[in-house]
This record gives sequence, C-alpha cells and structure tokens, in this order.
Amino acid sequence: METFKIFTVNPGSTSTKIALFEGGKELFSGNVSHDARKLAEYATISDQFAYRKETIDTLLIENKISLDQVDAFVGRGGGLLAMDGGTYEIDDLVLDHATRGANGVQHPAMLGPQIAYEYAKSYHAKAFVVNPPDVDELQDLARMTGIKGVYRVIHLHALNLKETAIRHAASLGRKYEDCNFIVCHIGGGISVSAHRNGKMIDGFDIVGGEGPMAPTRCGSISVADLLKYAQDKDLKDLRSLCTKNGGFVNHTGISDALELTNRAKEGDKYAEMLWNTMVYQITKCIGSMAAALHGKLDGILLGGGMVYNEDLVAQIKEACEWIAPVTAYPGEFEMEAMASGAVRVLSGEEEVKKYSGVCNFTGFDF
Ligand SMILES: Nc1ncnc2c1ncn2[C@@H]1O[C@H](COP(=O)(O)OP(=O)(O)O)[C@@H](O)[C@H]1O
Ligand SMILES: CCCC(=O)OP(=O)(O)O
Repeated sequence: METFKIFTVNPGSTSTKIALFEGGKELFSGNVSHDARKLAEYATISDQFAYRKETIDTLLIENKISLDQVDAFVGRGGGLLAMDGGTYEIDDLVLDHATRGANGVQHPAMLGPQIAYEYAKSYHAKAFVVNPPDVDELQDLARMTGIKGVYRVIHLHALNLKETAIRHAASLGRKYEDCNFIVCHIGGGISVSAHRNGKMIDGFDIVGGEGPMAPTRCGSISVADLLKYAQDKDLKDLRSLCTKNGGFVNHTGISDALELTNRAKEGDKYAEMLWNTMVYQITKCIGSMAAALHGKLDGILLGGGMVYNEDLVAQIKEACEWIAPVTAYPGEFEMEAMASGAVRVLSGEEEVKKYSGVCNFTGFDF
C-alpha cells in the first residue's frame, strides 16, 4: 500500500499546532504558543497569516524538518459557507472565502487553508481542508424556527466530532455510515451533536449562542432575558459573549476550566456552581440529541480537553448512561483527522470534494 506524507496545520486562538505524518504515523508535531498581545496587533485574523507562517517555518528549521516529498498540506478550515462533511480541495474560491471569512464568522481556523495553500504552492503538492467547522448537515426538521425566514445553521467542532465517531465505529467493527451516535467536544467551546448514518443531522450553533454554557461561551439564553440585558450594550460585545467572553470568562474572568475546577476543589462555591451548571446543561443537550435520534443510538462519545476530568465523565455517565453507553476520548484527534481525511482521498477510498461557494441550505420554497 502506498504511504502518503501529509503536513497538517491547526491554528487556534492562542496557538498554532502542526504535525507531519507518513504512512499514518506521526513523524513530528509542534505547538507554537502565541503571545496574546502580539496577536492583538493584527486588525483581522487573516492579517496574522505572515506572522503565523513565519513561526511555523522557524519551528521546522529549528527541528530540521523538511517538507520535501509531502503529498498534501491540510489546514483546519473556517470562514466557509455551509457545506457537507468531507475532504475538500483548497482552490482559489476556498482561499478567497477563508481569507475574508465569507460566512461572517471570524475564527483562527480560517488561517488553516491559507497556510496549507501557501505551502502546497511552494512544494507542488495538493492542499485540502477536512471537515471544517462550517460543516452543516442538519436534517430539514432541524432548520425551521418560530420566526419566518430565520433558519437554523450550525458551526461546531466537526473535525473532531466526525473523527471520534469514525474511530468509535471502527472499534465496534462497523462503519461510521452504519451507526448513530451523540458526539460531544468539551473544550473551550462545547459541541453536542447527533450523527445518523454518517451525517451530523442536528447539533448546536456554538458561535451563535446555542448549546451549553462553556468556558468561553454563554450558551442558550431566553430571548426576552437577552433583550433586557442588551438594552445598554454594544452589539459587538453581545456577539463576543457567544464566542469569546461568555460562560466562565463572563462570570470569573478565567477561561481555563482546570483553574475553575481547582478553585471549586478549594471550596469556591461560585466556581462549583458554574461547573455543575455547565455539566447539567451538557447532559440536557445530550438528552435532546437522543430524542432527535429517536433513542436509536450506538453510543455517546465525549472528546475535548475537559474530558481529562474524570468527575465530568462520571457526572455525564450518571445522567445519560440510561440513553446509551458513554465512551470518553479525552483530548482531540484533530491533527490525525486532517491527515486521515487527506489519505482517504489520495488513496481513492473517498472522492475529493469541490467547494461550491454556495450554502448547502438556502431556505425552503414555502
Ligand atoms: N483535568 C481537567 N479538568 C478540567 N478541565 C481540563 C482538564 N484538562 C484540561 N482541561 C481544560 O480543557 C480546556 C481545553 O480543551 P481543548 O479541547 O484543548 O480546548 P479547545 O477546544 O478550546 O481547543 C481548557 O479549559 C482546560 O483547562
Ligand atoms: C467554530 C467552531 C469551532 C470552535 O469553536 O473551536 P474552538 O472551541 O477551538 O474555538
């Protein structure tokens, strides 16, 4: 079997992760932490391109890593219009939409395709995005709202959610397309999603204020309460409650969940209440996804950094294991997921997709 060499780039809010794989094995990985003050010098996320790429180049030189013979460069996507899951070729349209954030969401992941494309040009290799946060496979029933013309769209950790589901299905000796799962990513932002036969048919828009409260996100709130709260507030500040400054940050100023749990352990009742509320809201969201799947599911899968916390897993098991078996996958498979997505198309196992530049859902005809 042919072995492919794949370089993956995952730009996050405070760091850029890179990894080089060959034949499915990780040859090198690195994580460059960025000074928040340095990033704040740039007016837009895309303005950070040259700085972030330079830090990757430096890391590669320091570690004597050559990118010669790389078959494909993969970047975590972002800024793209709603699309089905899969591996997409990075062409001029993907590049343009990722650079300007065509979907109106500014997230560091949008630098992924920009950096991958630049390397691919230099090394005459292929460039891909795999299951970017813009993957939206909602079933029709999940689209309609009680306001005419307002439809639900979602953004969540599609890359890790789908990879976790693919791996768990394999552990059961089955294919993702033949299983139903509820898959959660529990990190700085929290995704809870329902997967039916390989499609993410429902979930919560975690950049739009849906879902559970998270370390950096406010989660779902009554519209009336929000309108009252918003009376003397700036729209931009309100938006950032959905993505950056809500949740633990809003209550305590800290986004690090580990620090919050340490405070709770030391007897801080406010920290304990926030933690328990977050877990309670996650379990309620899991319950609603169980109903979306009519209770027919093969497992509840938990990923993300907070899943290292055994109490969190125990609390979710206690509340939800009556629905289906709960399996914890602490951390994430994002780098591996990007490499696997590229290998699937390079080996011909899966067809590479072309980004249409048009939302995969544009409304109903009635
Ligand atoms: N043992 C732990 N208990 C509670 N939180 C933890 C633990 N280990 C890591 N975390 C938290 O996980 C979060 C990071 O999760 P991660 O999935 O890496 O985030 P992101 O999705 O934002 O990249 C941080 O808030 C960190 O404090
Ligand atoms: C845009 C959805 C992905 C996301 O929110 O990632 P982070 O939690 O890592 O910011």
